[in-house]
Amino acid sequence: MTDKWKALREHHAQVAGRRILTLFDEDPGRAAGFSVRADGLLFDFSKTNIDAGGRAALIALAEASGLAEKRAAMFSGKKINETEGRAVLHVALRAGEAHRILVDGRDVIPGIAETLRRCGAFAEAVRSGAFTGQGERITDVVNIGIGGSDLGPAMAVLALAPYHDGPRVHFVSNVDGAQVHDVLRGLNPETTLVIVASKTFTTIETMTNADTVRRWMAGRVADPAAQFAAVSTAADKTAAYGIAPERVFGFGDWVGGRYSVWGPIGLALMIAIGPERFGEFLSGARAMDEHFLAAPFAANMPVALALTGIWHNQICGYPTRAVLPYEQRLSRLPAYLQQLEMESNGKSVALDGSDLTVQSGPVVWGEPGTNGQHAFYQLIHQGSRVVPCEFIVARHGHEPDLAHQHLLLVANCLAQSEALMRGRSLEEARALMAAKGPEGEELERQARHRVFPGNRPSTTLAMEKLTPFTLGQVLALYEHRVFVEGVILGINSWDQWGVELGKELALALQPILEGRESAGGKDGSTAALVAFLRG
Ligand SMILES: O=P(O)(O)OC[C@H]1O[C@H](O)[C@H](O)[C@@H](O)[C@@H]1O
Repeated sequence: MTDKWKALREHHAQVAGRRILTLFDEDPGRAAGFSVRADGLLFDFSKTNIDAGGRAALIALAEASGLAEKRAAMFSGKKINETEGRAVLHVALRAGEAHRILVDGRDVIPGIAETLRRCGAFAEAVRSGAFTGQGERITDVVNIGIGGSDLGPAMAVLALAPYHDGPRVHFVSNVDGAQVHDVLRGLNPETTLVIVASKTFTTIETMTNADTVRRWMAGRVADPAAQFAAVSTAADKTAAYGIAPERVFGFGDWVGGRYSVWGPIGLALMIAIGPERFGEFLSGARAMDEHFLAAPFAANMPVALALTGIWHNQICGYPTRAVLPYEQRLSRLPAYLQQLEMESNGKSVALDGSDLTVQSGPVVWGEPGTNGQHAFYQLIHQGSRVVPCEFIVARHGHEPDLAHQHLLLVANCLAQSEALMRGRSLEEARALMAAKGPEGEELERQARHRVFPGNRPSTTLAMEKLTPFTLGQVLALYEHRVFVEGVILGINSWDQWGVELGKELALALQPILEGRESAGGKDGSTAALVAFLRG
């Protein structure tokens, strides 16, 4: 453990248990001092136990980790994904044509621009009815993909529903046939466009679902392949699958699946909202990239979000964090962030192969408010574990005639972070109960159940309105947060070897479940479950 980590731990030991509220008494300017603004976004981390000394120690840790150099290395196309020998260039997908980024001596920007133009033209053709497959105008699009080839576009299509003016868009990800069955029910094969989205074009769930949908289509249309498009890095495999090259949209292996919504994996979103709105989505991300590159660490939003995360997880030892969007249309954001954060930073081996000496990245979970308030907030307020909460809220909704509901939503969001910090003391609970009647021991007993310990940290990310631009900003903010935390932990955020073992074992279990091979050699539990579940 380096001196910087030790310094932070020592600082934490001195301030642990201090009431966050007292920090506001000591520093009336705290709300402004412990928040960061960027292009209309406000990130407030003042309701945490981070003080000026803590922030300085966190920034010193970030500086010592080589963050500035590593950030430059990522943006310039260096192969920072060391276990796979790849560059990490999702930022290139939104950089714009004025840039030049070399990978293996070749500028990747012209290829990206060309693919974006092709995607835009195809999306427009589908939206306008110029693309008809084999006869009629497309009414429905089915995106088949999983993980990064599903969560990004599925989350964003939902988030940007007010801008949705293209055909209906559906998503099939799970190998559970129930999902594809339910999605296809009610769709007309003659007016359905299928996008097979898979970076590798080998993912078993996606290829199985693609086969199922192709069979469904073949029952009704003469040439199903004419209504299939593909998004992949593997042009040979899409061709072998029979998808015509003019409907194949490629990207480089330097875009990780969970970072790929900005390129052709976003095709379903582009068809839903149109290329122009998709361009605004990219502009929002680009604005956050520029902020991340230019702002000093103390005023840098992704750095502030990351350092708050490091403080809560690795220093305070809180093992999870909740993402709580007060925005129903962001209901898939927690799932998206689960992949982004946990697949990137859920690793306990450092880049040099040694064991990490601190905790790996946290468990990320969440649900939109106010729904969560009526479900799991009980534990957040009164459970014995502290859960740092990340609230997300917009000043305006998209429904002017329902502005009173939006106001109630905002009030609830602010009330929760206030309640978490403030809590309710035993004395306050006693006074509350005394007014209701009970006395003596009964009053005491009842009061104890109504105590809120408070002093529970939260952050709030506030925006004007959830638009394509602000969604782009928010997603890029979280991407860079993951990057900064990964650099500080000294891990490779870009691979995902931890998903491989289960895939291999699933393949081996198929013949056993079919009864073609014996379960001998399996552990007793697995063998018994096979016996119960087989055919
Ligand atoms: O896009 P694909 O190659 O089909 O991959 C889909 C997903 O599956 C993998 O198992 C990875 O864990 C994910 O990072 C990836 O997004």
